[in-house]
Amino acid sequence: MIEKKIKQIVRDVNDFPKAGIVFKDITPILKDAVLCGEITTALAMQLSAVKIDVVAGIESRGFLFGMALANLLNVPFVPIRKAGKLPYKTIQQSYDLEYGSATLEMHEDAILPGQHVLIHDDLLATGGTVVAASKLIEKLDAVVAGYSFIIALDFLNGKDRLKPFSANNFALASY
Ligand SMILES: O=P(O)(O)OC[C@H]1O[C@H](OP(=O)(O)OP(=O)(O)O)[C@H](O)[C@@H]1O
Ligand SMILES: Nc1ncnc2[nH]cnc12
Repeated sequence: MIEKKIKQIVRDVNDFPKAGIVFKDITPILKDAVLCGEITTALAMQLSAVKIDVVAGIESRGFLFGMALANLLNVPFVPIRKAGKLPYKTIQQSYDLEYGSATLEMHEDAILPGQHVLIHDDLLATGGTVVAASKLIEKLDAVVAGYSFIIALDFLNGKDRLKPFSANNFALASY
């Protein structure tokens, strides 16, 4: 089962990037080409009933499977980046996460009004990051189609913060 495989391979790193944080390191997944393919397929299968026009992936770890997922679903991919990285005109949203705060940006022409945008990230912790991404999507009058994660840290209750944007929330492995 995919959840078991993910849990076996993801590495816990204590006190990174700050004391008290148990960091879920997904880099061992990336060394396993077969598992990467299985994860991409599993992400797409969870979303089979969801209308998706665009996949938006969040820098940086959300890019890894976000682009692969968009490719498998045959829809465009949009990068949501940390402040100061995108070259064209952007919209911005600041947020807090488990171990700090930051600002996300998206190109103002990245998505069209009314498009259904699936937000992908590697991991859901407090939900601050994907709430900020959701606000960017709604600022452009588009619709949050749902959320897809490889890992969800359920004990941080991030899920509850996503409900006002979309009821579609999928993760392959939960802790
Ligand atoms: O649910 P939250 O509490 O907001 O935390 C989750 C976010 O934190 C991590 O990203 P990080 O900002 O560390 O950046 P990275 O992907 O570039 O490592 C992770 O990839 C998510 O984007
Ligand atoms: N515990 C954690 N491990 C990996 N990425 C994270 N992003 C936020 N919290 C995290």
